[in-house]
Amino acid sequence: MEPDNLYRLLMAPAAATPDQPAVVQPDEDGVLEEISYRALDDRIREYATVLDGLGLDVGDRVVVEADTSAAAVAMLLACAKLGLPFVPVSPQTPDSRLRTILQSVGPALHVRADGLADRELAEVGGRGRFGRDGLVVELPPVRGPRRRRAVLGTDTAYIVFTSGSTGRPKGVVMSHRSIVTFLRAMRADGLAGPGDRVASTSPLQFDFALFGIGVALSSGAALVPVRREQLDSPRRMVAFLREAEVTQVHGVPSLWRPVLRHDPDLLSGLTRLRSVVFAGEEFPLPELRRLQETLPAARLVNGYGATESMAASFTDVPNPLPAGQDRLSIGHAHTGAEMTLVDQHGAAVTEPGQVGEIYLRSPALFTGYWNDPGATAGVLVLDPIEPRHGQKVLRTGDLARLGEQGELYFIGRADFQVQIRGNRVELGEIEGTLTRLPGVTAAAVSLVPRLGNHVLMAAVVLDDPAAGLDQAEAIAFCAKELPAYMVPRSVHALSELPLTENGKVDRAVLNRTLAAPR
Ligand SMILES: Nc1ncnc2c1ncn2[C@@H]1O[C@H](COS(=O)(=O)NC(=O)C[C@H](N)c2cccc(Br)c2)[C@@H](O)[C@H]1O
Repeated sequence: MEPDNLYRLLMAPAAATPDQPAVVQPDEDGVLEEISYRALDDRIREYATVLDGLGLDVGDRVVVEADTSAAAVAMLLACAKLGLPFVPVSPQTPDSRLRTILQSVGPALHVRADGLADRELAEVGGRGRFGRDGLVVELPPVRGPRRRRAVLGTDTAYIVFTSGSTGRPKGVVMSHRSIVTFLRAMRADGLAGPGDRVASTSPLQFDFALFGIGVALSSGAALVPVRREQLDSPRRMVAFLREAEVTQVHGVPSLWRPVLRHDPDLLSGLTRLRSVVFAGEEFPLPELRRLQETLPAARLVNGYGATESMAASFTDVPNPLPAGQDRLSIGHAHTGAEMTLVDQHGAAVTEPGQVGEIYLRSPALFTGYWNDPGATAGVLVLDPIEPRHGQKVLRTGDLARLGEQGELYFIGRADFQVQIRGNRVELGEIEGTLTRLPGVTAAAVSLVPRLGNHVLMAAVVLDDPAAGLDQAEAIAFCAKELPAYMVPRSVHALSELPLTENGKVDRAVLNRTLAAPR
């Protein structure tokens, strides 16, 4: 029995269905081409031969700078085959952040996809370029002693750096065994299957992109990478999804905002689209309802989870979404995992309606944060309910409410819980209320420091920007729906919410925008 390995799992279809498409993408002339599992495996072996010749040791890191593409997938899996942990970064990553990652991870090699603009970077390890004509090593890595030959399931498959929303970025270390166990659970849950064409829209440094690669290839489906420039215009995005005959789209909620606001009817042209998987943050309900209306035949799946376990649960959105429902269910954990709620006294939450922090029990948890045992100890903790087993569970930092059948409803980040005049305030609850205001399509609330105090300030995105926002009416609406201490001091209409590189609301930029004098 061979040890778990991401390369072996994802290239299993190359043996069974070698001529099936593994990746569908435009060629250099923009014409859609299908790269078969056999062709992809050949590319992987070609890259692996060059990597092997460099004398790298199992565990030596390779930073892979690329957008998602057949070549990038081949590079990731060539590294996985040789037991070289890959560290995916996007070409859009600013030099400063890339420098931080390179300093932290000390890669043996930094390889960049062909065609990327040069960067001003100090030499850190070897350097190479890869693409259609193979892997070209521009600066060979320093050769160290080759201690190890066997790649074990517990060896590191990849290290993904979080956006470091709270302080400096942390490297999430994921083993082959964890990611393989997780992807086998996805296959058991039938998220995708042979014949599916799975569109991936997230940057490669976001594990949502690795999720798309893993789910597509471990299911014998085809991966359809969607380039950033195709996402900027609703028309281009829909035209591409249609031409590539995509059956499943993966993306953060903000992916859908432009087409829902400017051209929702375009979506009716996606006759092959059977499912949409969204993850990363809450999907504003008015937009989710509109997506449901425009894609009536599609299964909408709310994917919840953190990079530290890749994901935790996949829950179908009820169709239609009940009018009164103001929170989306994140259901139950995926096959082989379990989410439990723990209250602030460390006791299990068993009463429906009660809120607790989500703890995840799973065989697919991450190994730890790269070179940061302190941060690791804060999230891989003894099961608070029964610590005597010594089993480590993931403390997610997320709060959820227990439903009647044990399903969970996401409430928010525990560190987004703010205290206002001694009351616990859920920013997400205020945002949910604001999205119920007619004409509002999305909302984000911040606690902004003001004159030595803190005030609640809200930003909303309007359906029709020209309609303008009646601030007094918005505040009055909140005053009717919320306790006084949760009513925002001001509500500002923005043309769009600031987003992070991964497409989530950028809370730091939002704070600065709202705090700036009007
Ligand atoms: N569906 C939700 N509703 C609400 N809040 C969500 C949801 N999904 C996340 N989050 C939040 O994002 C945090 C985590 O951020 S993360 O580490 O960058 N990972 C991610 O965002 C993506 C995550 N790895 C992932 C990747 C692939 C598939 C799936 Br399915 C999920 C969670 O702890 C939550 O706070």
